[in-house]
Amino acid sequence: MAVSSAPGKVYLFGEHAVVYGEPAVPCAIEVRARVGVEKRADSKLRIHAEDLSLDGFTVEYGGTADGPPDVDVSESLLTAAMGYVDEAIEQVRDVTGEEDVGFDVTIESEIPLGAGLGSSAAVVVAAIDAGTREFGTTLEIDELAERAYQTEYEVQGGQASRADTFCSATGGAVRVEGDDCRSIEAPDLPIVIGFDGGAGDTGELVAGVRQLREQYDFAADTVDAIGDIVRNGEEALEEGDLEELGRLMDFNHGLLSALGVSSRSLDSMVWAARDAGADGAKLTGAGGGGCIVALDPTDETETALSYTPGCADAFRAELAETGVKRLE
Ligand SMILES: Nc1ncnc2c1ncn2[C@@H]1O[C@H](COP(=O)(O)OP(=O)(O)O)[C@@H](O)[C@H]1O
Ligand SMILES: C[C@@](O)(CCOP(=O)(O)O)CC(=O)O
Ligand SMILES: [Mg+2]
Repeated sequence: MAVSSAPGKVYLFGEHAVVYGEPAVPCAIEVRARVGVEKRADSKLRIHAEDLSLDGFTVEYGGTADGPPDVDVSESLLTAAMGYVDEAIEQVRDVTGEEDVGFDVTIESEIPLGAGLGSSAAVVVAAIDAGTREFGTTLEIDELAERAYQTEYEVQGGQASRADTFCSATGGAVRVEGDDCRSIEAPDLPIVIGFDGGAGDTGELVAGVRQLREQYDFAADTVDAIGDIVRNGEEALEEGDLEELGRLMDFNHGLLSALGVSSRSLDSMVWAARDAGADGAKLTGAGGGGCIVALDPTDETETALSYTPGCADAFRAELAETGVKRLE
């Protein structure tokens, strides 16, 4: 069996606009998904997802062509467990040429699902890495990131950027603009996360922004304006200017709200952080529900969030210097 882990991330700037070629700056954080892959004697795919329901569950089936497997969990959980993992396994087959081999895949993750912390990218990066290593092939990080991107692109119906997957594969802070992906220097940022306990549907939210952008000039201008904020943000990051970074994150959140991807609980958490004296706060990832990211070197924001109605969890996150980790 081969086991790999990969980190989640927050977007300091640029989600959604990155889908249309604007730059974005995500930053990997120390919450990880760990995926074990072992080849089987038969051609079945068995997915054991520890964290998809209270006690986790296991599905075993002959592949998507077989139709949905017969297990006692909701269809949305099943689709959730299978979509990204199925596609990641396709990538493993493509790399190794092993068309007919079955796999046991075990997923354990500390990353809340659909909450903007990049659980999908982390699961896909770790699954492709472990799956290929199970056959003795260790992919270069760039190829791993590219294949993980292809996986997200397929599952999200042709709408994805390289930001999440590149960040999860390489770790640290990265800058992504179209297919230009690079690591950048970042100071040790005082990142605080607020989580409303909910989730958003990435595919649906991305489709909503696309439609708005086609229908209204203001929305196309908003996407361009997010690009400007990201460019300013890169300068502030280089200078280690926390106050300016925070101000720009506030602007970025306002523009994401204008594009319709915030929510009442995300807005409440953003305002609680600002009121507590955070340098800035914004939603992270696709939105609709899930997490906000704030910058605050003091304990005030974390404390304020823990008393905010609608906030289910508040915690400090460390930058993950390392992306994929090859564990076994
Ligand atoms: N622990 C896990 N086990 C299996 N699949 C997972 C796990 N974590 C995430 N996923 C997959 O990723 C999807 C969530 O991805 P997405 O909507 O992009 O949100 P995010 O990447 O922000 O968490 C889940 O619906 C599921 O398909
Ligand atoms: C909205 C988007 O920019 C980021 C989505 O991030 P997440 O899956 O919600 O963590 C989509 C993408 O870049 O593929
Ligand atoms: Mg995702």
